[in-house]
Amino acid sequence: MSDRIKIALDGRLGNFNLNVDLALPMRGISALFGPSGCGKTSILRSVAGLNRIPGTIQVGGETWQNHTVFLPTHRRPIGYVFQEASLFPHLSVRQNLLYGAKRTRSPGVIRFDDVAELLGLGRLIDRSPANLSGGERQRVAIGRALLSQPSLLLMDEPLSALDRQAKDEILPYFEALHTGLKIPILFVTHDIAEVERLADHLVLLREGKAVASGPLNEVLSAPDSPLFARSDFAAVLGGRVERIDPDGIATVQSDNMRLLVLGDRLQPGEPVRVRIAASDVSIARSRAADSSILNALPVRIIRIDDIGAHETSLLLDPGNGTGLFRARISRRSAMRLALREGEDVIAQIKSVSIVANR
Ligand SMILES: Nc1ncnc2c1ncn2[C@@H]1O[C@H](COP(=O)(O)OP(=O)(O)OP(=O)(O)O)[C@@H](O)[C@H]1O
Repeated sequence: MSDRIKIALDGRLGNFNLNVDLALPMRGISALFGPSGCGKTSILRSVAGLNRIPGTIQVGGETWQNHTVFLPTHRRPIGYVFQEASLFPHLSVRQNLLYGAKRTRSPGVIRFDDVAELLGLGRLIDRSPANLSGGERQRVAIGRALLSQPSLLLMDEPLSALDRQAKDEILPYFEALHTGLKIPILFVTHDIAEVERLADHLVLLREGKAVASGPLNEVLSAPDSPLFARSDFAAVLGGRVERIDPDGIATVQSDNMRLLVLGDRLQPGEPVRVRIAASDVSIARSRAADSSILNALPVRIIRIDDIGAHETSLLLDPGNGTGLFRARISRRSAMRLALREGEDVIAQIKSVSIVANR
């Protein structure tokens, strides 16, 4: 059985041309990211069988669409979660969840109690949707989608209708879904913070085409990534907490570097995801003996890109070509230090944050 989701589409929707050939993993969260109108929703709707664009769609070795086959939506084992949860107002949370379970003919691998626990629904189970917050309603909608026993969960901007606080509340449940369930998720978003926190695999879309597709940091920090010019650009690396010192500083081992972070709420051995914002990284020719900066790492400059007239982005390699991150410095600083590609320098990282525990 194939361990891939293949989405190869080439055709038009009105005046819009969609032309993608994606191979996505059958596990974890794959984010479809790009500006409004680039085709994110059109891809999701095609996977659901709601758009009919010529091409091939295969999920885990099963063909949902090719030149002879086109499974109707009700025969595709998907769960679909939209921006706004559309729950049945006259049914309780439990009945809404069970509605998802009733609609499936496949044997239940995903159990009601597990879903309720994973999404923290126990306390809400007898309530009416009218008495739930936006984030709670969205959790119920996800639970309902899961109980239909999908092989693939499609989520179209499921967080965008929530305010900051509701988003912060619901994000840990998404992380729990990620670790607690084996179902792959296709996740549409135009919020880079959601990508940093949730995505394992990232597809960058522009005008109906995929400009990059791959593991999260490989795409974020690819030398030709179009993202580096963003003022909020950050690298996101997987790591593991090695130890926590009595003063609260944790050592995180990531790829080939050790990073020091504030370790509140971390446990030794725990997997984490760390974020290094390019604007928090500065460059020195030698290690400063009298600096407050905890993370000063030897790196090689592998690429220098100008951003506008006054700033420069440096792509930095801390070792053997993995765990790349960037520094964003002024053009004046780059000139003063006479920085060149291929040179070894010290990267001073003012702050490293933990974006997710996994
Ligand atoms: N059924 C359709 N008929 C004609 N044009 C369509 C159809 N569906 C989508 N489009 C057009 O295709 C383009 C891509 O739309 P899509 O909704 O996939 O973008 P998106 O990346 O999801 O955008 P957003 O982030 O704003 O939701 C848009 O220009 C849209 O108007």
